[in-house]
Amino acid sequence: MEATTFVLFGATGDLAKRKIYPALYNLFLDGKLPQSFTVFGLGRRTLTDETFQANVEQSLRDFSRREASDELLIKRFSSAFRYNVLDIGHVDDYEKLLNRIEQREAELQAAPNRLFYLSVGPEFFETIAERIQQSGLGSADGWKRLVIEKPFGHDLQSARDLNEKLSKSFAEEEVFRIDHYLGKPMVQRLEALQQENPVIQALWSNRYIANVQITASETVGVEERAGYYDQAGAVRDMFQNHMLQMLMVLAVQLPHISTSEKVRFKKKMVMEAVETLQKQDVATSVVRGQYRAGSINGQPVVGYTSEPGIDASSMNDTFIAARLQIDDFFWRGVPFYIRTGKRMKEKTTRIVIEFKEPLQHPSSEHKKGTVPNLLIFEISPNEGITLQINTKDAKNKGQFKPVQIDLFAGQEDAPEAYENLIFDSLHGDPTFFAHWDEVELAWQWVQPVLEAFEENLVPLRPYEAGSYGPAEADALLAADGYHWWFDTKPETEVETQQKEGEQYAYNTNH
Ligand SMILES: NC(=O)C1=CN([C@@H]2O[C@H](COP(=O)(O)OP(=O)(O)OC[C@H]3O[C@@H](n4cnc5c(N)ncnc54)[C@H](OP(=O)(O)O)[C@@H]3O)[C@@H](O)[C@H]2O)C=CC1
Ligand SMILES: O=C1O[C@H](COP(=O)(O)O)[C@@H](O)[C@H](O)[C@H]1O
Repeated sequence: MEATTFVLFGATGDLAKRKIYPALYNLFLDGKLPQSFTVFGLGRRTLTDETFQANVEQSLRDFSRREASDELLIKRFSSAFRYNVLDIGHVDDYEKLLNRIEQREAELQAAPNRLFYLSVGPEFFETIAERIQQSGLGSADGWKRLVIEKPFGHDLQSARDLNEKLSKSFAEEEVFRIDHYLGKPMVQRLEALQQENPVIQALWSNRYIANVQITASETVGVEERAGYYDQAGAVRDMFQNHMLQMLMVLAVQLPHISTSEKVRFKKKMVMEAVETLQKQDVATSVVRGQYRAGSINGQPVVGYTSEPGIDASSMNDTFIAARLQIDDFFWRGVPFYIRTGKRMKEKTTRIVIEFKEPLQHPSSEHKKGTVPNLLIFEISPNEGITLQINTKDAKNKGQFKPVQIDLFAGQEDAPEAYENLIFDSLHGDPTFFAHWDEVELAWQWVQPVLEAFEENLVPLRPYEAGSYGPAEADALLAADGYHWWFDTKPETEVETQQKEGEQYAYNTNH
């Protein structure tokens, strides 16, 4: 792999400590870092290289998914780290940084390939990109890349403005917009699954699929991020990026051999085909919710407006559910239901594909007990792929019952999203980063929703903490004759299966 200088803005921050250093360490353990590799950590705090290295080492002990007890290995890893004081607003600091980087590259006789990772607040993105260019940091002979964290804009216009400014210093192919859901192994697997398996490919359209349900539910509340979250809400925090990215990845139709350009082009086509909503119609397809007091895992929790830092009159959304339609040859007529929220009953990211029931006939008594075939992708925190089909019940002649077959049970020691994404950015592979076209189209879809929320055209529905969200989110599906799987599954079926000790007890096991 080519020599790389990894320049990390926000090196003293939370994301660096919890995700970036552990990810780099795991890549190092797997031999996936370049031979010639230096990290320049940046922040306003004054730290020596040694103190910085000690902080990095501590973050591995605290947050690495692998045991970080081999002191020799840890030291070898941290010896690649240097620290530079840099205030984002100070032009001189960039020049000093450039000197130091050039010295180090000369010492290692390394090509000046520089990856700039912006792990700082979005208000700094433009300034940093501009200063990188002005200072000469970005005009060496090697390649340069800009890895940028979310949020990418606050609405359609601010996202366009930001992109225009970044594009003055970095070309689109040099910009790697992180959406950590695209780094999750199961999301990455989704693409390959469809591309490499004719059975799945054959089923992947409105001919066989009745509806698709994408859920990302969290048990945590606003945590310590009131300032950010109360301005963002679930719609900006999760829906515009992670949820719409999962929709694109799931619905994309890829030829057998696909380049990264092809994947991103086809994802763009999906997003272009998603039917847009008019502001006044948003309420018919979107449910907005906010959690009230309740209990999570048996512990009482306060409602959103009683959380520290949140105004008692806040109308912010902590839950959103929506029905989307993709108007193209493959998906016309298949509703995609998406929901995400905080303080829900379980922490899970899951996609359920419900198949049509062409053989079902209301009068066929012997079909009693059948339920739709389902294909279930558990994305995180557990991983798995399960197929639900109907079989005959040996004990009850004439009755059918559903069984679930585990097609894939997750991989032990699977890399974390940040490992996958940092590895790809070091290689210059943009497949699992959000292209500007996708980001812009996602904001375009979301914009009328933001406006409808702002103007209170969509009622704010309360839901109890520890529930699956407001009842109106169930009504969204019920209106089409469906229900959410795995929270409204008929109790009796589950109970019966559990009694028989069969593997059907999906909710309990996953
Ligand atoms: N934390 C997380 O889990 C996630 C974070 N993100 C995104 O990642 C980014 C960073 O988040 P996070 O690490 O949580 O933020 P923190 O507030 O923990 O860290 C901010 C970092 O920015 C640096 N910084 C702030 N102001 C300046 C300045 N004027 N000049 C130089 N450096 C400055 C701080 O260093 P110092 O104080 O030393 O100057 C610190 O290292 C944000 O865009 C966030 O949205 C995205 C997903 C998850
Ligand atoms: O980007 C974000 O994602 C997390 C949820 O990520 P996950 O990998 O744990 O599913 C969410 O808590 C946070 O609010 C949001 O900013």
